[in-house]
Amino acid sequence: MSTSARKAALACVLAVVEDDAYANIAMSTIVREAGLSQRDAAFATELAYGSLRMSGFYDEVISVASGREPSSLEATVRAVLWIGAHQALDMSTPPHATVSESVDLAKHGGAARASGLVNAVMRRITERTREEWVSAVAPGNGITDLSIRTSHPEWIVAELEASLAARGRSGELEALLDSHNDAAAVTLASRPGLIDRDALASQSGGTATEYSPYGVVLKAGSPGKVAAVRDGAAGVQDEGSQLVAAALASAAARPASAQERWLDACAGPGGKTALLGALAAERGATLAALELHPHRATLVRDNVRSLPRGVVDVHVGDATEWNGGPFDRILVDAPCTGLGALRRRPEARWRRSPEDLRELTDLQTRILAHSATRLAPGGVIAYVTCSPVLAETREIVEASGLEQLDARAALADVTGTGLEAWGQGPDVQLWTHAHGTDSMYLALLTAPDGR
Ligand SMILES: C[S@@+](CC[C@H](N)C(=O)[O-])C[C@H]1O[C@@H](n2cnc3c(N)ncnc32)[C@H](O)[C@@H]1O
Repeated sequence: MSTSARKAALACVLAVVEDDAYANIAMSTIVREAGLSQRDAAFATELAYGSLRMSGFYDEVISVASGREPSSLEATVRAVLWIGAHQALDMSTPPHATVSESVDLAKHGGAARASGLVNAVMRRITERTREEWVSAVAPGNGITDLSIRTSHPEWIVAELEASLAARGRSGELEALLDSHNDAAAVTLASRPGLIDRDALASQSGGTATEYSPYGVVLKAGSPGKVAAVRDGAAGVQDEGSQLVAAALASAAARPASAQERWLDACAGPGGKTALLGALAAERGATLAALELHPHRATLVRDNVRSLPRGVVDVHVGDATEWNGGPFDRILVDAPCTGLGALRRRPEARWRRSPEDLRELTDLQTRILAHSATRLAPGGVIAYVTCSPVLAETREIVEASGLEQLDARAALADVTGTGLEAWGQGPDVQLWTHAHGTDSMYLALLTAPDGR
């Protein structure tokens, strides 16, 4: 592969670690400015994302191979070594090529003075296979070794372990952690009434998702090249996100009004709003979409631009105090740590902290409590996060005083599966390693006295 692809990967990694950039945004700018071919862009993306994801493991390897603390290395040198380690240990690049390409990258990437060091360290790294390095630096089954070999911060491993245990899935921790290190396929959602799933599959060359009746997994190519995505008849959306939105539409509510009113309380950027809006249109309902940040409300408007007029109404406002309604169905897709979508954001695991969790749980509690005041008698709230962490899922729901409906029944209805496919209930935790979706959480809630 070309030097310019490796330089693009290095620029992306450095943008993330030095400037706090998001990898996907940095990479798309770098690819455009460097004019990379599709093939080189894919290679650069794999190198950069893989290096960022696995940097915890690669740091341990570099530490042994260099005899130095990786954090003491210049950022460019450390990034060149991550990229080299990724080529050698994950992409099966032959040792000789990996060493010379790493030295070349150091020379052309602004770390020429360290090319001797890069050469020596990469020679040592390429003397062992990935399995041999795992045996050397993290062979055990404790949290520390798991965290090193799957490249996750220890606090995240502990949170995921607790959540799996609460769902009777204690033996699945390593499979879950490994699933965050595989790149996610791009999934599209067809919006009912605008395009049906089969038409989207044939137009995009994709295949039907396993569970969602709206989803299509793209096999190759960019979603921007699919006409239905450009037209707003379909959007890029994880299958788990499709399922939780569809479950709310399908939940057994007892609405007072013939024409139901729905609310999406945390709507930006509007992926779920678009699917819910399409389902609302089919059922003669309307959907209010609320978003705190004006720029994200703009994204919601863009996402729903192709839905029939008058169905979705976008508002800028704060879900802890906004007084619209009452509503028969409310989606609270709460701001969360996003630890259920780690496979999509290579840098996210290193950016989050336990302090974020404390702040978010307070906000989640307040949004859910206020949303409950906007609920019509007999109405249903779907409380959703793209995180399986207990503190921001089950514990928020249990503390809310709201009554849980069986979310498994709604998912079974949407997907045509049995209840047992969705765990012990009444809430549902989707898992990346088990369902192939982001690890989304869903609880369906109603006022305790059926108010
Ligand atoms: C998890 S995201 C929602 C994703 C969205 N449902 C989708 O599928 O595209 C949470 C959203 O809530 C918004 N938000 C945060 N605090 C809010 C608040 N107090 N009121 C309303 N929206 C809020 C964030 O800006 C963010 O856009």
